[in-house]
Amino acid sequence: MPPSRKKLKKPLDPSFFEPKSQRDRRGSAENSATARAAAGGCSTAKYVSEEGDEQLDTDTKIAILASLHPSLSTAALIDILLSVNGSIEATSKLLAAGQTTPQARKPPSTTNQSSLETFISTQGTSTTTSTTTSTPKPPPKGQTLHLYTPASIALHTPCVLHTTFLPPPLATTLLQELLHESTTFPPPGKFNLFSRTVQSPHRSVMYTTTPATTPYYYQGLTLPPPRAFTPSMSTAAGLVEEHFRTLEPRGRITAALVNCYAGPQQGVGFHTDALTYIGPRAIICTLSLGVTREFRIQKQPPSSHSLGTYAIHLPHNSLLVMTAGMQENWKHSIPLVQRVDRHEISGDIRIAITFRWYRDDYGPEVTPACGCGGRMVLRPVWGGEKYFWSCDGEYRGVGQGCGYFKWAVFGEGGRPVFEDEKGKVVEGGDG
Ligand SMILES: O=C(O)CCC(=O)C(=O)O
Ligand SMILES: [Fe+2]
Repeated sequence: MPPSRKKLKKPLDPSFFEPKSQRDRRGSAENSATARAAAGGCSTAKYVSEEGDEQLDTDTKIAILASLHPSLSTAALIDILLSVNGSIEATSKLLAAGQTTPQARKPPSTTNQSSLETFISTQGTSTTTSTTTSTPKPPPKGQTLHLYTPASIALHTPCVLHTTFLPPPLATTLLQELLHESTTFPPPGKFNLFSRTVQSPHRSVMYTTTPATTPYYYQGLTLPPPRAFTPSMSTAAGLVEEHFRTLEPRGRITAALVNCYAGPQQGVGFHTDALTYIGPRAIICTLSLGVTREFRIQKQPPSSHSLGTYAIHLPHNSLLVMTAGMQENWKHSIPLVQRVDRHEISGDIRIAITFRWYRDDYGPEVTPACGCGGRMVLRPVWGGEKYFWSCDGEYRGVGQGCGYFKWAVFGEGGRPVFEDEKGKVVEGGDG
């Protein structure tokens, strides 16, 4: 077993692990600020006539309606807007006539699930009294709340959605390029990318900007060498990086796991993304291409009072940002469904590029091996109050590994602090 930890030479960065309550408050403020920015800013929104409605995305419509009807919650506005097929004028007429609940319900896009409007109505709550600033109630256990717009996603979840993220011709080229690439992806089930309890009936391949000198490991397995970003992926990664750096100024996009879901019966079960190469409180940006699929999230840890699920609908050319702390607090999945709406280019296929910052200071050549020659994985205690390094033996099978466990210590900017074999404190390389 590695020797016990000596006193740290460098002070830890106090802001990196500020109290969770403060982080949560700041996080939700950031989220709603992002949502407001994405919506074009409610206070500057102008009413646009009916002819212009079709050109506006739903988020902009919500922003306009919010400026016209500031007393109503975003959820209520979406609800009514959906019930009149997205017409601002019709929504305003209904509201002027005193109607604050939808006239008719739009059927949910998939079976066995409750849509936003049915969820709100089954709650028996008035949609007229809550304000946009209050955090809405989570869905109860057994129910799924469907979210379609950036505003409602930011309101309810730690995710931020950007629609039409890439210039559309680039999104088309990238989709075509990756559809071609995906024909060479290893078949589903050849190796389990996620934990043993997770089904991964889909294909995925890791890409990095610079070739790895040491293999990457995942859940006890040595991954195939990562591939180089394709030309369009590099262009897209540049645009994602620009956005990423507004959230994490030191960050770069250095890796991407490309997932291919060939049809409605492919998906991935509930999991969190491993922190081993991305560090704590990592931000992950997923670009969706091809058919729209649901991305489901569930707050952790599960308890007897466990809550329901949120389903975020991810259309072609949308960027979903899983914000800092999400991997520590929420699980996510792409559920199998009965049917999907075919996409004009990809048919029933969805490609998801999950762009990540694989940090140099968490690289496979820097993070330590443990006593049994296995790798150590970085895992959070739910909530992210603490993290620990442990031997990945448990992923290799019962009785495997050396059981190494050590609480993680972090320096400036979340840089990992380790000890070498002689017990000397060492920090990971430049992030
Ligand atoms: O397909 C997606 O949007 C999510 C994929 C995912 O969870 C992952 O790559 O870890
Ligand atoms: Fe994931």
